[in-house]
Amino acid sequence: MSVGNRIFLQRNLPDPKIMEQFRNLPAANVADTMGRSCALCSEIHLINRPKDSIMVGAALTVKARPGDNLFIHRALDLAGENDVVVVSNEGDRSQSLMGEIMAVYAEHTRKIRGIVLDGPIRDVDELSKMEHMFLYATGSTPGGPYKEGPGEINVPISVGNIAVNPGDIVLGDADGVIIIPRKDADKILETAIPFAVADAGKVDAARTGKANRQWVADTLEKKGVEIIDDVYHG
Ligand SMILES: O=C([O-])CC(=O)C(=O)O
Repeated sequence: MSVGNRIFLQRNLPDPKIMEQFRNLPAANVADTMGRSCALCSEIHLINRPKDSIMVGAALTVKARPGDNLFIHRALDLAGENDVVVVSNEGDRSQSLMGEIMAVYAEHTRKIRGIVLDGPIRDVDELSKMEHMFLYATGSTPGGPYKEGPGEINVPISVGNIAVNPGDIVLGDADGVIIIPRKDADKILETAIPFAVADAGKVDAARTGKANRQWVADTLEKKGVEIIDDVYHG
């Protein structure tokens, strides 16, 4: 077996019924129920404004050689409408990993739900107009990718400081992307649904003047913060 240079065609996939239920949950709400430690770094941001507001799919992982997209090209041939292709690129920002040809193929021929790149893209003007597929990337550069490999598909990777396993649930919206471990997804859902309802209630209270702010004073007091009713004398 060629570790570092191999493609697994199979993944353990999440339960479609569980995936479906994440479709109405903002990523921020779910992240708050996961210890707030499941979100990819903020550099990886949404490039376009798809018609849907929430992306949910099963991770098809790609471990790309930095600045090289040979294995990403292959991943696009393997992914489908319930998949999000998630690409690790070891932090390289020098070469774009994808442009209009690949993105149009992914969106229109393969109907892939989303692509999350730990690196830049090119043809950003066109890609930002895509309506169906979600595209996350770190920025843009005209410099194109190499096509040499090596690389891996459907192995555990690290993207934006977060571990991603093939078949994990990838949840994204305008805020960014979180990774929901496949095996914990049902438990996370149980907590996230009532959390989202409570959060919506807090927004409503904030709008209608009914917000309860007592917790701020209570927390500051608990932390021993000195409250001084005077100006700062420098
Ligand atoms: O060179 C590549 O493989 C990427 C590219 O520019 C495109 O997809 O348009």
